[in-house]
Amino acid sequence: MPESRLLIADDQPDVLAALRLLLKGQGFQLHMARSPAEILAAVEAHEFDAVLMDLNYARDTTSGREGLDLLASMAALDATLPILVMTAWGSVDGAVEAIRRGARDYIQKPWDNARLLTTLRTQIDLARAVRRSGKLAGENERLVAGRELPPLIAGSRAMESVLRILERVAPSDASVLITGEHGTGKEVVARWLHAGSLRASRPFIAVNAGALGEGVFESELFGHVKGAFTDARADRIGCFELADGGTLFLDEIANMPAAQQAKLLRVLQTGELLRVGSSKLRRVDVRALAATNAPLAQLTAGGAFREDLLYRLNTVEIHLPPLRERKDDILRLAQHFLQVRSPRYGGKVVEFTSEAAKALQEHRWPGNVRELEHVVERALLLATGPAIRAEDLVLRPGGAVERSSALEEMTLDEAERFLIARALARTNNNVSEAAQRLGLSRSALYRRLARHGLEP
Ligand SMILES: Nc1ncnc2c1ncn2[C@@H]1O[C@H](COP(=O)(O)OP(=O)(O)OP(=O)(O)O)[C@@H](O)[C@H]1O
Repeated sequence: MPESRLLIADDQPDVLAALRLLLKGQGFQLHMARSPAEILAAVEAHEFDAVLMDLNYARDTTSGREGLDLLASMAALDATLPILVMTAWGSVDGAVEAIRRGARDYIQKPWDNARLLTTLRTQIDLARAVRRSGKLAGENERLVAGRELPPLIAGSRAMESVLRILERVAPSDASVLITGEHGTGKEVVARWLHAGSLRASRPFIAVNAGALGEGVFESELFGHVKGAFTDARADRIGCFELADGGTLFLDEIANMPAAQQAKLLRVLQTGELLRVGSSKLRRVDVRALAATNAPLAQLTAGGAFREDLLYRLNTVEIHLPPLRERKDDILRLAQHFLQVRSPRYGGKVVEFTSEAAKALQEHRWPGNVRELEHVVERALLLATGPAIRAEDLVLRPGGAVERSSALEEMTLDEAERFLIARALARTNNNVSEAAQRLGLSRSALYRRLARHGLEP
């Protein structure tokens, strides 16, 4: 592990001295700053893995304004730089405000040495993963054309080989078969493969190939012309043509019936298709990515999946290990989901207690990353203080948390808050649309938002 470059900033020399003593010999290369101006100059001149800074500087010692204003300037210089703020004991408001403005976490003075080190390391790991991801995306930035790439958090040993293959095969035109249990991130990986390819500026089209009934399969994938069947009132472009020049992600391929497999194979082999009801051959140039959570090798042995189609699809295979086999990533992912989701629930919850962290580590996660995402979101709702406690996680030994039963255990008030937050999340914070989904008027929704302390 290379040394982490850390900027520590405080206007009190004794604080800097104490930090230096603590961090020396812990794998950090330290830089110091004593004023906001020095902090900015340092961030401009060097690349850091993290900044640990006090919020109060001599000119304005109590409100923390100077430190707060600095956060925006620093984020403008480097949005991926993790900033941890130090606040005086009891001034949680300042810390919450700092986190709203982009700080990743906060440390209260006097600090607890062990917690400070863990917090720092977690944030540094997290930022490294994000930056590594960003690099891959950055290479294609001009081409990505504004499409937002979901974060791919992968700092564990078990994910190293995944990242390696991903970086290697993304730019090639190879078809990739992505395997792994439900919720392990197969679609995220598919999006990264696309973003890292020369096709990144072209469309990425995802289709659940295993869920298309006999009647719609062809029309969905290859399109149809007006009048092809009773409901075909207009021409329709299928997924293959939509993905022309880009990438087609075929999810759940193991569930495809034999007849559909044959049709898919033909188009993949020839690059030509017929819209339903048309006799005009159309050429498409599509990179196929496919995903399955079923052991395809066994299926082909049993005859349920065509071997020739499998060979077409799995020039390269990427296997995503279940979350229980990448325990090192559990907390990283949990912290990430906490950071992303917390603002929707008022932004007051900023960390996990150590018992909660332990419970997360020990759970078996049968629903993998998706389950973890749900558990964190639910815990955010149940948490009453700044930290998520073990009991807020409601982990059932071995079992996934069912959304419906989670609702059943809530009070009416909790359920209302949950459903409102959920509607906002699903509509990208569009209040009108969320109100409509909830069957409320806009003003009724605003009243409830205020009552529950939620922010759109
Ligand atoms: N490494 C990761 N970093 C961050 N978020 C992740 C990661 N892996 C998965 N997620 C998130 O977890 C959720 C499930 O991921 P995704 O849909 O890619 O899984 P999947 O394997 O395709 O699931 P399924 O088999 O059920 O279709 C998504 O919200 C995704 O953004």
